[in-house]
Amino acid sequence: MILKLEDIHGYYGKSHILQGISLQVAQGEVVTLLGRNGAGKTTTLKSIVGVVAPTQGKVLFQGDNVAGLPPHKIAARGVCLVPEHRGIFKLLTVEENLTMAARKESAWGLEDVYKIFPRLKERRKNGGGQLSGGEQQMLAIARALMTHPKVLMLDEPVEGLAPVIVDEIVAQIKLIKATGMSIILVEQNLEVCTQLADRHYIVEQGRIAYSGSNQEFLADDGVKDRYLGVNLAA
Ligand SMILES: Nc1ncnc2c1ncn2[C@@H]1O[C@H](COP(=O)(O)OP(=O)(O)OP(=O)(O)O)[C@@H](O)[C@H]1O
Repeated sequence: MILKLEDIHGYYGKSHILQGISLQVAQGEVVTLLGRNGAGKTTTLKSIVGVVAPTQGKVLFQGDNVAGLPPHKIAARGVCLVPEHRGIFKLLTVEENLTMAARKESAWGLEDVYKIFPRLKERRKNGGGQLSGGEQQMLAIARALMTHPKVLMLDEPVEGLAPVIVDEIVAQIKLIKATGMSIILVEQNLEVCTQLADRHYIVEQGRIAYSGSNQEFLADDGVKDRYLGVNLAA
């Protein structure tokens, strides 16, 4: 297992948000965190990168407990979160955004990311602020790759995007997966999740309420009703 969470607890002030999250990600695996709004999915990702320091439990990355380390130390080990609001530099060009993020030891160079994101190559001289929402999302993922992650975490990467752009980003995430990247995906779009993932976890009130393989999940309509409040038959 490249990443393993054991009984993680986390608070915002006095609110006990994460109430014992345990999950694991194997090398090269894509797992999702599903669940209703406010269930604790984003907070789980933040607890992995150290932005919300766990008060209890372990975050084992390649066997080392990184819980309690400052975020920059965890990032330097190769755990990378692409946050929901993208955080790209609007006044820098696409290429400047990418080269800024590059690390010397990275296996990912500009041409490697341009191969996955040809639109970014076309727009490399444009400012980050001139990109469409979908292109900004692509740039955020591409920038994360330039940091040489070993685990990539994507928080709602297709939220608010048009279906054709969603398809494009799904295809790009598949290409990234094909390189052997381990990925945790938080996403409300179930179709996207089931196209990409090997396994799913459902988070409910700060706990893991369900886990199963993609096949198990697809075959179990009850689970979607119970935990997600969706009716796939509709
Ligand atoms: N910065 C914060 N300060 C205080 N409470 C917060 C903060 N961020 C989130 N929360 C609360 O923590 C709980 C879990 O939020 P979290 O963002 O992890 O949920 P989520 O499952 O990712 O759902 P969403 O899809 O709505 O982001 C919610 O009740 C939320 O209101």
